[in-house]
Amino acid sequence: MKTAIIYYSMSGNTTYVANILKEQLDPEVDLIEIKPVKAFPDSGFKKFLWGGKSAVMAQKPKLQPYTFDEEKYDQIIIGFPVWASRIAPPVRTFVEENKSALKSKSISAFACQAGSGGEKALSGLKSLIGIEAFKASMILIEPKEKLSSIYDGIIKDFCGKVL
Ligand SMILES: Cc1cc2nc3c(=O)[nH]c(=O)nc-3n(C[C@H](O)[C@H](O)[C@H](O)COP(=O)(O)O)c2cc1C
Repeated sequence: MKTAIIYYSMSGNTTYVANILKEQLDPEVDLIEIKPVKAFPDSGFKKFLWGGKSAVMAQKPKLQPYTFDEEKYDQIIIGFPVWASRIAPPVRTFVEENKSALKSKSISAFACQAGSGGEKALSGLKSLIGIEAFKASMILIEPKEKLSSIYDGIIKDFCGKVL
């Protein structure tokens, strides 16, 4: 089964998990990182204000060109940081741009967060795509900063459901 991991990451946590998943699932898995044309501020006061406002307003920032050859994949894993208990806006853009393709695939998702909001964000992502359930889902708290062994079990379980 050919899989793509599509993700956005501002400060590296989601990238970190995407790479672990690629390693554990199959090195043939494609990693597709999406990035907004105009980067969100990633430090200081503006970081939370601008990103949070954009997430609450359900904005869809324009993305840098990416390659997503939908025909190639049977299943998709979407990874994102939780912003204001929602999906980070670049993921919203990607989903809106590829909704019909995504609806026909098996979808899994993971969220990185600092504390809470992941469940709400995952549920919002399901509604946005228009699916009843994810094949697998997981929420991780600042995984890049933790000893990776803390998440061994949850990641193994996620990979087991995806495969
Ligand atoms: C604009 C903004 C809003 C955030 N909102 C939340 C939130 O509602 N709940 C939470 O637990 N963490 C929140 N965070 C923290 C991130 O979800 C967390 O640091 C995540 O691991 C970052 O992933 P990344 O390193 O891939 O960007 C927010 C971060 C930013 C920048």
